[in-house]
Amino acid sequence: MFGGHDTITANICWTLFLLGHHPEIQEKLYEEVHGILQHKSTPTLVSELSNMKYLECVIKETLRLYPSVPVVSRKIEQEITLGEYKIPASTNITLHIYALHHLPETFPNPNKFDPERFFPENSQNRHPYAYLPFSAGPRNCIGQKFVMYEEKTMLSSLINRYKVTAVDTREDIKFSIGLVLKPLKGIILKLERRE
Ligand code: HEM
Repeated sequence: MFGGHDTITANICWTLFLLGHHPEIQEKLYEEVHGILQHKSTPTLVSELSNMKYLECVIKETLRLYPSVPVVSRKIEQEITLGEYKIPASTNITLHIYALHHLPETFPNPNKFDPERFFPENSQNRHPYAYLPFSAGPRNCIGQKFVMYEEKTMLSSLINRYKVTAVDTREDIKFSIGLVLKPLKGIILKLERRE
């Protein structure tokens, strides 16, 4: 349940929340999605999903700001040196993905929601481990390609039909402490049907 359900649900909620605060980004996304789907209620072809390039950047940027899995843990097998620190073998460590995604040296103005950070020209020189919503190495997320298909299907169907407005501010939202980064008291959104 944690792997395939809560993570995706959380990210879809955070994405709608951020779009609800950024009408200009939502409009740009609507133009892309509507250009592809026209009056279809939902995508039915993989090619339609593959063409939703801006939506992919929106999802990635949401996973940067609100990574569904904010920390991962590992047991170190061999002693390693990190800068001036020596970490002995058998140490349990926690990698803070949320903090990693908010480093201003990698993501200037880190709290700003800016999907263009993930345009190829803006991300090609980024360190491969600077952005880790799906972790890395041999135990990374096996569902990450599926995530994009499922989220694009769900979000494009919604954005093509509804205009979303967020009621709470970003500052109002408190996180619930758990394996998945969720809003403590949910998120209230207003949906208006597009003509
Ligand atoms: C937004 C959605 C998702 C996010 C952010 C996410 C993130 C992650 C992360 C960070 C890990 C590594 C955990 C660790 O290193 O301790 C992981 C592992 C895993 N994920 Fe996902 N995940 C998502 C959706 C999914 C889906 C849809 C599936 C299945 C269809 C899935 C299946 C798994 C499995 C089986 C593992 C364990 C892999 C292993 O230990 O070898 N995840 N996920």
